[in-house]
Amino acid sequence: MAMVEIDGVRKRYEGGFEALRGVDLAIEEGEILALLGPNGAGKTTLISAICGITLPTEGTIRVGGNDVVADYRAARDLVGLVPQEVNLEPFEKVINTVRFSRGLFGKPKNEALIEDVLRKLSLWDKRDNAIRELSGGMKRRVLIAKALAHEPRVLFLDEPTAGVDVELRRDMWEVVADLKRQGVTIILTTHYIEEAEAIADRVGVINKGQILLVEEKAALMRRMGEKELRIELGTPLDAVPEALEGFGLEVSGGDLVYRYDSHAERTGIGRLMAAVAGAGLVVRDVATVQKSLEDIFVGLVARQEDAA
Ligand SMILES: Nc1ncnc2c1ncn2[C@@H]1O[C@H](COP(=O)(O)OP(=O)(O)OP(=O)(O)O)[C@@H](O)[C@H]1O
Repeated sequence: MAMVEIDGVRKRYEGGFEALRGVDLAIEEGEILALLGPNGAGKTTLISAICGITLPTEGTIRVGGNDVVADYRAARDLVGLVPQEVNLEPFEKVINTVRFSRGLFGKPKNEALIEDVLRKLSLWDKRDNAIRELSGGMKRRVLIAKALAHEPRVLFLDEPTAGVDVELRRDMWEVVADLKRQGVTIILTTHYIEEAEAIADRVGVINKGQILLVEEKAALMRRMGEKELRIELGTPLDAVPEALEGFGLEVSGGDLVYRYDSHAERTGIGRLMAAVAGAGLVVRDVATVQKSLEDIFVGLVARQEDAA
Protein backbone atom coordinates (compact mmCIF):
# COMPACT_ATOMS: atom_id res chain seq x y z
CA MET A 1 0.00 0.00 0.00
CA ALA A 2 1.27 3.43 -0.91
CA MET A 3 1.59 5.95 1.92
CA VAL A 4 -0.33 8.58 -0.04
CA GLU A 5 -2.88 7.52 -2.66
CA ILE A 6 -4.58 10.10 -4.83
CA ASP A 7 -7.30 8.92 -7.20
CA GLY A 8 -9.11 11.02 -9.77
CA VAL A 9 -8.93 14.23 -7.77
CA ARG A 10 -10.52 17.36 -9.12
CA LYS A 11 -10.89 20.67 -7.35
CA ARG A 12 -13.20 23.37 -8.56
CA TYR A 13 -13.09 26.55 -6.49
CA GLU A 14 -16.18 28.65 -5.86
CA GLY A 15 -16.46 30.82 -8.91
CA GLY A 16 -15.84 27.82 -11.13
CA PHE A 17 -12.05 27.79 -11.55
CA GLU A 18 -10.75 24.22 -11.78
CA ALA A 19 -7.37 24.13 -10.04
CA LEU A 20 -7.00 20.30 -10.18
CA ARG A 21 -8.19 18.46 -13.25
CA GLY A 22 -7.99 14.75 -12.54
CA VAL A 23 -4.90 13.93 -10.50
CA ASP A 24 -3.78 10.33 -9.86
CA LEU A 25 -0.65 9.77 -7.84
CA ALA A 26 0.74 7.18 -5.42
CA ILE A 27 3.62 8.03 -3.11
CA GLU A 28 5.49 5.23 -1.36
CA GLU A 29 6.59 5.24 2.24
CA GLY A 30 10.02 6.80 2.77
CA GLU A 31 10.13 8.36 -0.66
CA ILE A 32 10.95 11.97 -1.50
CA LEU A 33 8.77 13.33 -4.27
CA ALA A 34 9.39 16.77 -5.68
CA LEU A 35 6.48 18.46 -7.38
CA LEU A 36 7.60 20.99 -9.93
CA GLY A 37 5.31 23.43 -11.60
CA PRO A 38 4.98 27.06 -12.57
CA ASN A 39 2.97 29.58 -10.50
CA GLY A 40 -0.69 28.67 -10.29
CA ALA A 41 -0.11 25.07 -11.46
CA GLY A 42 -2.11 23.67 -8.53
CA LYS A 43 0.67 22.54 -6.19
CA THR A 44 -0.63 24.26 -3.08
CA THR A 45 -4.19 23.15 -3.84
CA LEU A 46 -3.03 19.54 -4.13
CA ILE A 47 -1.11 19.67 -0.85
CA SER A 48 -4.05 21.32 0.91
CA ALA A 49 -6.33 18.58 -0.38
CA ILE A 50 -3.99 15.84 0.89
CA CYS A 51 -3.85 17.54 4.29
CA GLY A 52 -7.64 17.72 4.39
CA ILE A 53 -7.64 21.52 4.44
CA THR A 54 -9.31 21.80 1.02
CA LEU A 55 -12.12 19.45 0.05
CA PRO A 56 -11.72 17.84 -3.37
CA THR A 57 -14.73 18.28 -5.64
CA GLU A 58 -14.20 14.75 -6.95
CA GLY A 59 -11.96 11.79 -6.24
CA THR A 60 -10.41 10.28 -3.11
CA ILE A 61 -7.19 10.75 -1.16
CA ARG A 62 -5.81 8.33 1.42
CA VAL A 63 -2.91 8.83 3.79
CA GLY A 64 -1.66 5.67 5.48
CA GLY A 65 -4.88 4.01 4.28
CA ASN A 66 -7.11 6.65 5.91
CA ASP A 67 -9.49 8.68 3.76
CA VAL A 68 -8.62 12.34 4.30
CA VAL A 69 -12.31 13.30 4.42
CA ALA A 70 -14.05 10.34 6.10
CA ASP A 71 -11.14 9.54 8.49
CA TYR A 72 -9.86 13.09 8.73
CA ARG A 73 -8.39 12.82 12.24
CA ALA A 74 -6.45 9.61 11.59
CA ALA A 75 -5.12 10.89 8.26
CA ARG A 76 -4.22 14.34 9.64
CA ASP A 77 -2.31 12.84 12.59
CA LEU A 78 0.14 11.29 10.14
CA VAL A 79 0.82 14.53 8.32
CA GLY A 80 3.13 17.46 9.01
CA LEU A 81 2.77 20.56 6.89
CA VAL A 82 5.37 23.26 6.43
CA PRO A 83 3.47 26.11 4.81
CA GLN A 84 4.78 28.61 2.33
CA GLU A 85 3.86 31.61 4.46
CA VAL A 86 5.44 32.31 7.82
CA ASN A 87 2.48 32.27 10.22
CA LEU A 88 4.09 32.43 13.65
CA GLU A 89 3.13 34.25 16.83
CA PRO A 90 5.81 37.02 17.06
CA PHE A 91 5.99 37.28 20.86
CA GLU A 92 6.03 33.56 21.62
CA LYS A 93 9.28 31.78 22.49
CA VAL A 94 10.67 29.34 19.94
CA ILE A 95 10.43 26.32 22.23
CA ASN A 96 6.86 27.08 23.28
CA THR A 97 5.79 27.47 19.67
CA VAL A 98 7.07 23.98 18.95
CA ARG A 99 5.66 22.45 22.16
CA PHE A 100 2.28 23.98 21.41
CA SER A 101 2.20 22.37 17.98
CA ARG A 102 2.70 18.95 19.53
CA GLY A 103 -0.07 19.67 22.04
CA LEU A 104 -2.45 20.64 19.25
CA PHE A 105 -2.22 17.10 17.93
CA GLY A 106 -3.09 15.74 21.35
CA LYS A 107 0.32 14.11 21.75
CA PRO A 108 1.75 13.68 25.27
CA LYS A 109 4.60 15.93 26.36
CA ASN A 110 7.99 14.80 25.18
CA GLU A 111 10.73 17.26 26.01
CA ALA A 112 13.49 14.97 24.72
CA LEU A 113 11.83 14.91 21.29
CA ILE A 114 11.35 18.69 21.24
CA GLU A 115 15.02 19.12 22.12
CA ASP A 116 16.04 16.70 19.39
CA VAL A 117 13.95 18.52 16.76
CA LEU A 118 15.31 21.92 17.81
CA ARG A 119 18.89 20.68 17.80
CA LYS A 120 18.54 19.12 14.37
CA LEU A 121 17.34 22.41 12.99
CA SER A 122 20.08 24.39 14.80
CA LEU A 123 17.44 26.15 16.87
CA TRP A 124 18.40 24.87 20.29
CA ASP A 125 20.48 27.96 21.13
CA LYS A 126 17.56 30.15 20.13
CA ARG A 127 14.94 28.21 22.07
CA ASP A 128 14.24 31.03 24.52
CA ASN A 129 14.21 33.78 21.89
CA ALA A 130 10.93 35.32 20.84
CA ILE A 131 9.99 34.54 17.23
CA ARG A 132 10.21 38.21 16.27
CA GLU A 133 13.92 38.24 17.18
CA LEU A 134 14.72 35.60 14.56
CA SER A 135 15.93 36.09 11.00
CA GLY A 136 13.72 35.01 8.11
CA GLY A 137 15.72 31.81 7.64
CA MET A 138 15.43 30.92 11.33
CA LYS A 139 11.67 31.45 11.17
CA ARG A 140 11.53 28.93 8.36
CA ARG A 141 13.36 26.45 10.53
CA VAL A 142 10.77 27.02 13.24
CA LEU A 143 8.03 26.18 10.71
CA ILE A 144 9.76 22.86 10.05
CA ALA A 145 10.25 22.23 13.77
CA LYS A 146 6.52 22.82 14.34
CA ALA A 147 5.61 20.38 11.59
CA LEU A 148 7.94 17.74 13.08
CA ALA A 149 6.79 18.19 16.67
CA HIS A 150 4.05 15.57 16.44
CA GLU A 151 6.25 13.00 14.67
CA PRO A 152 4.49 12.92 11.29
CA ARG A 153 5.00 10.01 8.90
CA VAL A 154 4.39 12.25 5.90
CA LEU A 155 5.89 15.70 5.64
CA PHE A 156 4.82 18.34 3.14
CA LEU A 157 7.18 21.16 2.41
CA ASP A 158 5.58 23.89 0.37
CA GLU A 159 8.41 25.86 -1.25
CA PRO A 160 10.70 25.24 1.74
CA THR A 161 13.61 27.26 0.47
CA ALA A 162 11.92 30.06 -1.47
CA GLY A 163 13.96 33.17 -0.86
CA VAL A 164 16.45 31.63 1.57
CA ASP A 165 20.20 31.81 1.13
CA VAL A 166 22.27 29.00 -0.33
CA GLU A 167 23.69 27.90 3.03
CA LEU A 168 20.28 27.53 4.65
CA ARG A 169 19.00 25.72 1.57
CA ARG A 170 21.75 23.13 1.94
CA ASP A 171 21.03 22.78 5.66
CA MET A 172 17.39 22.12 4.87
CA TRP A 173 18.33 19.49 2.32
CA GLU A 174 20.34 17.75 5.02
CA VAL A 175 17.38 17.83 7.39
CA VAL A 176 15.21 16.30 4.66
CA ALA A 177 17.78 13.56 3.95
CA ASP A 178 17.90 12.77 7.66
CA LEU A 179 14.11 12.47 7.87
CA LYS A 180 14.13 10.15 4.89
CA ARG A 181 16.59 7.92 6.70
CA GLN A 182 14.00 7.70 9.48
CA GLY A 183 11.43 6.49 6.95
CA VAL A 184 9.44 9.73 6.71
CA THR A 185 7.70 10.24 3.37
CA ILE A 186 8.41 13.70 2.00
CA ILE A 187 6.60 15.68 -0.63
CA LEU A 188 7.97 19.04 -1.52
CA THR A 189 6.88 21.65 -3.99
CA THR A 190 9.52 23.78 -5.49
CA HIS A 191 10.32 26.24 -8.20
CA TYR A 192 13.97 25.29 -7.96
CA ILE A 193 14.86 22.50 -10.30
CA GLU A 194 18.21 22.36 -8.54
CA GLU A 195 16.36 21.40 -5.36
CA ALA A 196 14.51 18.53 -7.03
CA GLU A 197 17.74 17.41 -8.67
CA ALA A 198 19.56 17.45 -5.32
CA ILE A 199 17.14 15.58 -3.05
CA ALA A 200 14.21 13.93 -4.79
CA ASP A 201 13.79 10.22 -5.57
CA ARG A 202 11.00 10.98 -8.01
CA VAL A 203 9.98 14.12 -9.77
CA GLY A 204 6.42 15.03 -10.69
CA VAL A 205 5.65 17.87 -13.05
CA ILE A 206 2.30 19.61 -12.63
CA ASN A 207 0.84 22.29 -14.85
CA LYS A 208 -2.69 23.65 -15.14
CA GLY A 209 -4.04 21.19 -12.59
CA GLN A 210 -2.71 18.10 -14.34
CA ILE A 211 0.26 15.87 -13.62
CA LEU A 212 2.25 15.81 -16.83
CA LEU A 213 4.75 13.24 -15.67
CA VAL A 214 6.02 11.38 -12.61
CA GLU A 215 9.28 9.57 -12.96
CA GLU A 216 12.35 8.42 -11.09
CA LYS A 217 14.70 11.34 -11.17
CA ALA A 218 17.60 9.28 -12.46
CA ALA A 219 15.45 7.65 -15.18
CA LEU A 220 14.11 11.01 -16.20
CA MET A 221 17.60 12.37 -16.58
CA ARG A 222 18.62 9.32 -18.60
CA ARG A 223 15.52 9.22 -20.79
CA MET A 224 15.87 12.81 -21.70
CA GLY A 225 19.46 12.13 -22.55
CA GLU A 226 19.96 15.04 -24.85
CA LYS A 227 23.48 16.32 -24.81
CA GLU A 228 25.28 19.15 -26.41
CA LEU A 229 28.72 18.84 -27.95
CA ARG A 230 30.65 22.07 -28.17
CA ILE A 231 33.66 22.22 -30.45
CA GLU A 232 36.08 25.08 -29.91
CA LEU A 233 38.10 25.81 -33.03
CA GLY A 234 41.53 27.37 -33.63
CA THR A 235 39.77 30.22 -35.44
CA PRO A 236 36.33 31.17 -34.10
CA LEU A 237 33.52 30.88 -36.66
CA ASP A 238 30.78 33.32 -37.69
CA ALA A 239 28.67 30.76 -39.52
CA VAL A 240 28.50 27.01 -40.14
CA PRO A 241 30.95 26.16 -42.97
CA GLU A 242 29.33 24.79 -46.14
CA ALA A 243 31.20 21.49 -45.80
CA LEU A 244 29.43 20.86 -42.47
CA GLU A 245 25.87 21.54 -43.55
CA GLY A 246 23.45 18.71 -42.91
CA PHE A 247 24.57 18.07 -39.32
CA GLY A 248 22.08 20.53 -37.82
CA LEU A 249 24.95 22.52 -36.31
CA GLU A 250 24.80 25.96 -34.77
CA VAL A 251 27.50 28.51 -34.12
CA SER A 252 27.57 30.01 -30.65
CA GLY A 253 30.33 32.22 -29.27
CA GLY A 254 32.53 31.20 -32.24
CA ASP A 255 32.15 27.50 -31.32
CA LEU A 256 30.33 24.78 -33.24
CA VAL A 257 27.42 23.32 -31.25
CA TYR A 258 25.98 19.89 -32.02
CA ARG A 259 22.92 18.45 -30.23
CA TYR A 260 22.49 14.69 -30.05
CA ASP A 261 20.80 11.93 -28.11
CA SER A 262 23.45 10.31 -25.93
CA HIS A 263 21.42 7.05 -25.84
CA ALA A 264 20.94 6.72 -29.57
CA GLU A 265 22.75 3.88 -31.29
CA ARG A 266 24.43 6.39 -33.56
CA THR A 267 25.16 9.77 -32.10
CA GLY A 268 26.77 11.04 -35.30
CA ILE A 269 29.76 12.34 -33.36
CA GLY A 270 32.34 10.26 -35.24
CA ARG A 271 31.02 11.35 -38.62
CA LEU A 272 30.93 14.97 -37.48
CA MET A 273 34.49 14.96 -36.16
CA ALA A 274 35.71 13.38 -39.40
CA ALA A 275 33.90 16.07 -41.39
CA VAL A 276 35.38 18.81 -39.18
CA ALA A 277 38.89 17.47 -39.82
CA GLY A 278 38.07 17.01 -43.52
CA ALA A 279 37.03 20.68 -43.74
CA GLY A 280 40.52 21.60 -42.52
CA LEU A 281 39.30 23.08 -39.22
CA VAL A 282 41.65 22.94 -36.24
CA VAL A 283 39.97 21.68 -33.07
CA ARG A 284 41.24 23.30 -29.87
CA ASP A 285 38.87 21.70 -27.39
CA VAL A 286 35.61 19.77 -27.10
CA ALA A 287 33.08 19.63 -24.27
CA THR A 288 29.75 17.90 -23.75
CA VAL A 289 26.93 19.17 -21.58
CA GLN A 290 24.00 17.09 -20.24
CA LYS A 291 20.51 18.53 -20.44
CA SER A 292 19.30 19.61 -17.01
CA LEU A 293 15.96 18.93 -15.34
CA GLU A 294 15.20 22.57 -15.97
CA ASP A 295 15.42 22.08 -19.75
CA ILE A 296 13.23 18.98 -19.45
CA PHE A 297 10.64 20.84 -17.41
CA VAL A 298 10.48 23.83 -19.75
CA GLY A 299 10.12 21.45 -22.71
CA LEU A 300 7.25 19.51 -21.11
CA VAL A 301 5.29 22.60 -20.14
CA ALA A 302 5.77 24.09 -23.60
CA ARG A 303 4.49 20.87 -25.18
CA GLN A 304 1.30 20.98 -23.06
CA GLU A 305 0.76 24.62 -24.11
CA ASP A 306 1.13 23.60 -27.77
CA ALA A 307 -1.36 20.74 -27.35
CA ALA A 308 -3.97 23.01 -25.73
N1 LIG B 1 -9.53 29.89 -2.92
C1 LIG B 1 -9.41 29.99 -4.24
N2 LIG B 1 -10.43 30.40 -5.01
C2 LIG B 1 -10.31 30.48 -6.35
N3 LIG B 1 -9.18 30.17 -7.03
C3 LIG B 1 -8.12 29.75 -6.33
C4 LIG B 1 -8.17 29.64 -4.88
N4 LIG B 1 -6.97 29.20 -4.46
C5 LIG B 1 -6.20 29.05 -5.56
N5 LIG B 1 -6.89 29.38 -6.67
C6 LIG B 1 -6.40 29.31 -8.07
O1 LIG B 1 -6.05 27.98 -8.36
C7 LIG B 1 -4.87 27.92 -9.16
C8 LIG B 1 -3.84 27.02 -8.51
O2 LIG B 1 -3.37 27.65 -7.33
P1 LIG B 1 -2.27 26.99 -6.38
O3 LIG B 1 -2.04 27.94 -5.26
O4 LIG B 1 -2.67 25.61 -6.07
O5 LIG B 1 -1.02 26.97 -7.35
P2 LIG B 1 0.50 26.71 -7.03
O6 LIG B 1 0.95 25.72 -8.05
O7 LIG B 1 0.69 26.38 -5.62
O8 LIG B 1 1.14 28.10 -7.36
P3 LIG B 1 2.27 28.92 -6.57
O9 LIG B 1 3.53 28.29 -6.93
O10 LIG B 1 2.10 30.29 -7.17
O11 LIG B 1 1.93 28.86 -5.13
C9 LIG B 1 -4.41 29.37 -9.33
O12 LIG B 1 -4.83 29.81 -10.60
C10 LIG B 1 -5.12 30.11 -8.23
O13 LIG B 1 -5.40 31.44 -8.64
